[in-house]
Amino acid sequence: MDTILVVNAGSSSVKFQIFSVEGEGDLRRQIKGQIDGIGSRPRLRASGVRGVPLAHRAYPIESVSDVSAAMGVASGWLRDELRISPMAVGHRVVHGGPDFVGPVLIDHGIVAQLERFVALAPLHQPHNLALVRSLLANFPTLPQVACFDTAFHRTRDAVSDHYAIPHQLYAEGVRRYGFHGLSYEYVAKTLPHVAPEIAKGRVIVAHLGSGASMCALKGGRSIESTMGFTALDGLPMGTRPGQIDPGVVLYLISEKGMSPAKVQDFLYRDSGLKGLSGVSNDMRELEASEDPKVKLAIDYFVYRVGLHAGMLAAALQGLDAFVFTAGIGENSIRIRARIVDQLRWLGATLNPIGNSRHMRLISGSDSCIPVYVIPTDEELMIAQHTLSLLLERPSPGVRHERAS
Ligand SMILES: Nc1ncnc2c1ncn2[C@@H]1O[C@H](COP(=O)(O)OP(=O)(O)O)[C@@H](O)[C@H]1O
Ligand SMILES: CC(=O)OP(=O)(O)O
Ligand SMILES: [Mg+2]
Repeated sequence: MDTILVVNAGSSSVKFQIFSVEGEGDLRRQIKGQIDGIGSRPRLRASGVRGVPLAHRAYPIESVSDVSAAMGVASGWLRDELRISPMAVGHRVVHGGPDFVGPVLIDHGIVAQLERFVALAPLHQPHNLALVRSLLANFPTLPQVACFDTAFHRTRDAVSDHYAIPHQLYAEGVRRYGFHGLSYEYVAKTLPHVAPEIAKGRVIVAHLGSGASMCALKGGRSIESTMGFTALDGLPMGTRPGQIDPGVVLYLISEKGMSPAKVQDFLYRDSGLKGLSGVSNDMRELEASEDPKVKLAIDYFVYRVGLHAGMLAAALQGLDAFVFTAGIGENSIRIRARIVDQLRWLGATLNPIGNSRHMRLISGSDSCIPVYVIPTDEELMIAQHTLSLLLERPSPGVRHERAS
């Protein structure tokens, strides 16, 4: 059976899926798995066709202390226990810079070009490329495809992707990129199946995970999003602060004597929900805590999501729907309820029962805007792009019936 392996290294998780290629090039999901809770409670969970459990293992935090260790555990399990040998591998590569506007077949030259963006995505790009290099070395004939978080946002207008700095820097690539593009692409391609009446309208998608951002879709196209030059900007996240006055960075360097490397670590690993709560980066642990600092961290998260939703509604000049996705967006009943409450000025109301049951539509019958929960599937997007590139054909829309 021809299979495609897809690897998605996030900031607190490593997700992987294996798809078989059937018939005229249809994808059928065979295995779906992830190691999540990296840095808090590492767990490997995997299931087979029709959700049959294949693995559910907890690991000591010290044995899966970072994404690199998690990738080692996941690839070891796939290689040694499942003995998979895919015909191709699709990778999520977080930063494609100004030049990569779509999926690309990887070779050493592409890797060298992508190395240039490690400094712009230090939490992700090194792990994305480490696996690529390892496979290039050990399986030089194995086709590998890079699919970029940034590509989906490359359709935006100039006014949306500039900073107010001299053009020379823009020309060098200092611009607002936007991330989670594979997730937003999946949601944009899913909306015609889920909510055809608003699929081409003005939609805000909230990808709330350990990495968190929001995107304004108009006609299924990204016109604005909260992350920028790097995945530090915008919303507060598990370990990242989101939008922060650059004067704070200057203060840390000039008044606190921190080196650029220390500041980078501080902003990528020790800020956000973790920094503000002093307890955890993981919303599950925060929701279980009574600590007053945790309450502030959650209040701050909800408040800033509401503020950025207002900004994106302004970019859209109105709003036809709001969509939750990713770890917190798909799973946290309380956070969704609090964020919908922040959108009441837009006429949004919640159906508490639908929310508590994680239904697809969670807004009230009197809501001016429908509020959806659409589980994302970055890995399916990557598999489709990978197959399309291998077959040299345009990437299709999301076909739900095939990927079981
Ligand atoms: N049941 C849940 N309730 C609340 N938050 C959850 C739940 N499950 C996952 N999360 C949150 O989702 C985050 C992971 O989001 P996800 O998008 O899967 O990962 P990543 O950001 O690493 O790509 C976790 O850090 C956790 O805070
Ligand atoms: C770009 C980003 O923050 O990705 P993730 O949410 O997977 O950490
Ligand atoms: Mg992610």
